[in-house]
Amino acid sequence: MSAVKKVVLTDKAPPPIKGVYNQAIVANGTVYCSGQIGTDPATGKIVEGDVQAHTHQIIKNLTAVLKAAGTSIDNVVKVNIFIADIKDFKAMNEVYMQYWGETKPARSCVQAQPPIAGLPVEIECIAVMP
Ligand SMILES: CC(=[NH2+])C(=O)[O-]
Repeated sequence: MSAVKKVVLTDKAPPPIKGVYNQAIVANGTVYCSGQIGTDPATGKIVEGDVQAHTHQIIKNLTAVLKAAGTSIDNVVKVNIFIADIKDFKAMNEVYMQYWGETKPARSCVQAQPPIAGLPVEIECIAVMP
């Protein structure tokens, strides 16, 4: 157990798949959130629907992890997005834009298949403490 790294774990977000990572790690006042996929923690199932349904669920999951870490979506400074099909870029952005105010985080978005076949998107982020 590291004194520098604090593990974040909440049942308000999906548990880490196969226990091979943590939902987030806090180190030196920065919160490093693992990539979230569109799993609903209430059911343990991946949400049905398109990239927009997944994006909503993912940002809800990240919001829960950030809250458990002691911060919030307003304090996100960087977002990385992995989108299976770049044709979904516009639809994903329509949902994404609903969650941040005027000062949007820095962001990267690349086309890449998330680790479970058929998943349209995975999103990770980095936040600071308030
Ligand atoms: C889903 C995820 N964050 C992973 O690393 O497999």
